[in-house]
Amino acid sequence: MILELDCGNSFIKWRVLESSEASACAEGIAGSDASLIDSLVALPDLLLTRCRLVSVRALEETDKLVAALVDAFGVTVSCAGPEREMAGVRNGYEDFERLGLDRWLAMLGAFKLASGACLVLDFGTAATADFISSDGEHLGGFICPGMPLMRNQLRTHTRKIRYGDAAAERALERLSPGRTTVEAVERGCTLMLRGFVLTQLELARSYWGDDFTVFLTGGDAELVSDAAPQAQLVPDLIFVGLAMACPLS
Ligand SMILES: Nc1ncnc2c1ncn2[C@@H]1O[C@H](COP(=O)(O)OP(=O)(O)O)[C@@H](O)[C@H]1O
Ligand SMILES: CC(C)(COP(=O)(O)O)[C@@H](O)C(=O)NCCC(=O)O
Ligand SMILES: [K+]
Repeated sequence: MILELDCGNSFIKWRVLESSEASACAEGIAGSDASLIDSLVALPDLLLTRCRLVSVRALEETDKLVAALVDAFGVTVSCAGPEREMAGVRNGYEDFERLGLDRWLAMLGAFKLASGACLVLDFGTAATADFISSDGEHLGGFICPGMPLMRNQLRTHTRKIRYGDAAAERALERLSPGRTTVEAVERGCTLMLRGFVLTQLELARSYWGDDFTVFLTGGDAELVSDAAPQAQLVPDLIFVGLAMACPLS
């Protein structure tokens, strides 16, 4: 069995595959290394042989997680690393090693699925956009605060914006102007992200007309999907790229 991990700034997304070609037989989201290991240990009949992961965390943090996995399961762990070029996609950063590895893998996955120009939008801790032309050239991208960062900045830097998770979830049932603080903030931040989506779509259209595929991924992708009805919602896009970057043969 293969363990796949996508270590973002907020959460570790994980899944277990029977083999490289199979679909996931278990999956989840963990808030810490310890809770990841607890969830895995709780799986019946888990027999991990390999693990591949991508991390945007600090090297020491990633190393600590790898050591914990080796310790708990005795697996060999391969980590996706930066590349100038792979699977027909050319990294467009001036310094290719600085491009976030989650963005890179999502791009590899998107270009494979689209076989043409694509716009990749990822809504995690940060919101990111990346542009890949039909010949695989990465034109670059944009990074801005995602939903968790926007709401936390408001909570941290104001005196009177305080509310709980349950109220936040209820507030997003509609997007009409808010009549409570929680509604005003949650809906306001959601509209900011939708505005981001619309701007990226406009730019993509200016490059490629209508001849491009839009991919939405990340934990908050569904919040913005109305703004891009033509987009493909692919929650596991990073895992598609991870399998390409870390083949297990
Ligand atoms: N089932 C879920 N568990 C945890 N977070 C979720 C879930 N569904 C949506 N989210 C939201 O996804 C966001 C985090 O997205 P994610 O892609 O995991 O970020 P990152 O890769 O930066 O860790 C948070 O705003 C969180 O509220
Ligand atoms: C932009 C990101 C913070 C997004 O991380 P995430 O929201 O997925 O946790 C991450 O891809 C990153 O740390 N990138 C390095 C900087 C860059 O891509 O330019
Ligand atoms: K991510």
